Amino acid sequence: MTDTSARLRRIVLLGSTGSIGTQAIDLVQRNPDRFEVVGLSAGSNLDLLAEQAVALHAPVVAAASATQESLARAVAGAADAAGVTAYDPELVVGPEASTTLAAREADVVVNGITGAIGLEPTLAALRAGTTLALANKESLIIGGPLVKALAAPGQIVPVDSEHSAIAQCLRGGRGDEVRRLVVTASGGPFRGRSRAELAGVTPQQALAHPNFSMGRVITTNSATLVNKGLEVIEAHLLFDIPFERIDVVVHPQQMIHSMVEFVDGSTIAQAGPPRMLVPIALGMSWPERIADADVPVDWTTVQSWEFEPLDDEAFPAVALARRVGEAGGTWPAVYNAANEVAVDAFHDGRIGFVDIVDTVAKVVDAYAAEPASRASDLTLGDVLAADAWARAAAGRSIPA
Ligand SMILES: NC(=O)C1=CN([C@@H]2O[C@H](COP(=O)(O)OP(=O)(O)OC[C@H]3O[C@@H](n4cnc5c(N)ncnc54)[C@H](OP(=O)(O)O)[C@@H]3O)[C@@H](O)[C@H]2O)C=CC1
Ligand SMILES: CC(=O)[C@@H](O)[C@H](O)COP(=O)(O)O
Ligand SMILES: [Mn+2]
Repeated sequence: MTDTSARLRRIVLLGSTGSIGTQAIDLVQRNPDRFEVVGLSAGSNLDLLAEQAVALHAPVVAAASATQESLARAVAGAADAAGVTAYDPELVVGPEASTTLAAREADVVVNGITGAIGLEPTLAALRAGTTLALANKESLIIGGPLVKALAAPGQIVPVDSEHSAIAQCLRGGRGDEVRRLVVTASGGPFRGRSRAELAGVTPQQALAHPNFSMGRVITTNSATLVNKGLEVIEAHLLFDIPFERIDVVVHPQQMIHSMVEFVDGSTIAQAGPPRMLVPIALGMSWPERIADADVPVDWTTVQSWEFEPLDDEAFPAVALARRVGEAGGTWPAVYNAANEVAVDAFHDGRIGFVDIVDTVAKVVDAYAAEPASRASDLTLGDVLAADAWARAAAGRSIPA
């Protein structure tokens, strides 16, 4: 694994134009003595990607949905607009662009891509021996044992706020002293509603997360609680704690990002305002902290922090995730892929909100009849096949 003890870390940032990506760039620009961007990638937002590349003088710029010509034009336009003359980066384009970039020499690859397409870049970074600051939880969840087999101890640093919190709490005790992990959940914009009351909610309402400004998929997943289901599987894979010792508690203020309960009855919680700057900064600099990455909790103001149990009847996504997580193999890939299809269908107006998790459940149930569902020595081919099977199955159960 790359030696990350040097103070200046060379960062490859995948998904630079998204919520995680733009916040990572903010941290890089505020800490030029700690971070240097050596590569940027994005999907289709070429104007923003080019603007970022020019501002950071990134030597390699990669885009999935671009040609050499369209990306070169965007970079030239952004350089012109910024009055920059001598900037001629290497351009990498096409569906494999982020995977190619992730394999390049760097200290840390930040994977801020959204969805299952983040898997191959994750594998490439791990194979290259680079520290992986992992926001793209989907790649770990669907790749499961495949990803873990490639990762050296400590090579994956979680960026997801709950898992960053747990990693920070685990500094307070030995692994064999851990009794439970407690993952906090906002409960989403529909917290407190019954299943019947969820029937008519709109995409716009689902995108109104109470605390965080995030991409469309994860925001919708927070509303259905699929995000929390994915995070339970992620916690199991990252920290090797069995599912029955991972709890979810609804904490609407999200000031506590998660907790670890130890065998002596002590619980360590990590607190901070509900923002991603600290988890992203720690992802890029672990185990060191970056001064003033964010502002701390203001303990001088009156505030109330609430905790309540999850309503599994209105929000069955977490229980379903536990089921596929326990089953292992390709099951989590099926859950995730069906969800990605259903989320798109919901935003296209083809299905209602409760149909998202109903579709995932239907596809997961149907997968029991598939021989491939029993795959144990997971290969990339197994995962991609299960992902494709689930997308097709979800597509068949959703009106066109
Ligand atoms: N946002 C947050 O606060 C948190 C996010 N996460 C996780 O981080 C990941 C990113 O989330 P978020 O930033 O919110 O998502 P966004 O939708 O805001 O950003 C997604 C990024 O992925 C890029 N992208 C899309 N397709 C490709 C592709 N084929 N190749 C390369 N890049 C591509 C997009 O590029 P473009 O726009 O140019 O198409 C964009 O830069 C997700 O896995 C999410 O679950 C976890 C915790 C918190
Ligand atoms: C910021 C972050 O890590 C998100 O995954 C966040 O946790 C979403 O919150 P909920 O899924 O609990 O609404
Ligand atoms: Mn999270």
